[in-house]
Amino acid sequence: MPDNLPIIDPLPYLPPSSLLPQLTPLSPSDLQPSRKLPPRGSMQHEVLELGREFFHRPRDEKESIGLGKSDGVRGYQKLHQNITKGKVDHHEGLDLYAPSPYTKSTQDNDDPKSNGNGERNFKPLDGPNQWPSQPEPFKPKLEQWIEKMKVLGWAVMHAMADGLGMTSEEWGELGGLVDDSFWVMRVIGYPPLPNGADGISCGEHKDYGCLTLLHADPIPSSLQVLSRSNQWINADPIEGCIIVNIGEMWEIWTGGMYPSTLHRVIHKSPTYRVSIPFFYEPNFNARVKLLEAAERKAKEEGIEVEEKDEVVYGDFLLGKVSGNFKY
Ligand SMILES: O=C(O)CCC(=O)C(=O)O
Ligand SMILES: [Fe+2]
Repeated sequence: MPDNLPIIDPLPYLPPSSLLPQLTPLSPSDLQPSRKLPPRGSMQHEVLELGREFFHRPRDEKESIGLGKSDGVRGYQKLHQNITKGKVDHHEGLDLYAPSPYTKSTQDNDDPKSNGNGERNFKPLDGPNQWPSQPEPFKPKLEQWIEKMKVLGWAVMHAMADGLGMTSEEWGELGGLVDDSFWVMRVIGYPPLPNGADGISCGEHKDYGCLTLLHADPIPSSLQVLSRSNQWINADPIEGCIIVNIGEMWEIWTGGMYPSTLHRVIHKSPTYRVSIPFFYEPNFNARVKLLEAAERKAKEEGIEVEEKDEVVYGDFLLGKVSGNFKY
């Protein structure tokens, strides 16, 4: 397996007119890692700029939508509040989730109920999203981005199902586990690591769900992924492309044939970096276990698979998010 990252064209799997009018089409002649910014006025450019503007807002304003004001996972995290494997990360961020899996009505309630003493008032994942009020276009533009990423997530799932040789019935079943995706979108801001620091901006980890669709500033040598031959290689943004990480649910579905990619961020260049990972995840109640199609494919290709324990995605996620932040 070569140590470079494959580039896949999802167009055959996209419903006509869903994505192309607003996203810059792939230009195969220009698929080189680049420092070029997405074209001004494009949606890719706007969402990154809105993220940057938000992170440059006054600290009090950002902290007024801190995680503690909702369910402990939705909202703003200040620098060093995020923890990966027990170590503090060097970034700030804003996390937004699909509507509450318990009571969809609490979602986007502009007046989250307070118990008056500043304590969290919602069980995990049950609170409202906390959208910044400034910059004003932030919410409508990022909501459009979420819709685009949901379409792209579905298309990549479909392409992967075809890649596994699934029958249409099997794809119907798999599709039924992701058709009400309990998605997460993070807008992350990375100040450069302090000079001479031996630090990490975001510690090595696997993403939890199906697929991460990452859009980031075109800054090379920041995001790194561990290749099959155990080398950290750069996953530099390519203009017109979205970086896709495989999450832990695919590792379970394929018995390890499609491993979830370990990745990390070391951001040393002097500019402030914005990234927007969109986590296209299974439905909250989806039961995830080894797929027969993956077993067949592995057998055909002489690959050994290891059946992992079945998980219910929502329970798996709750176990993960509880250790992510320092309050
Ligand atoms: O900022 C990036 O490039 C990656 C962020 C990431 O891996 C994550 O939020 O899970
Ligand atoms: Fe990640």
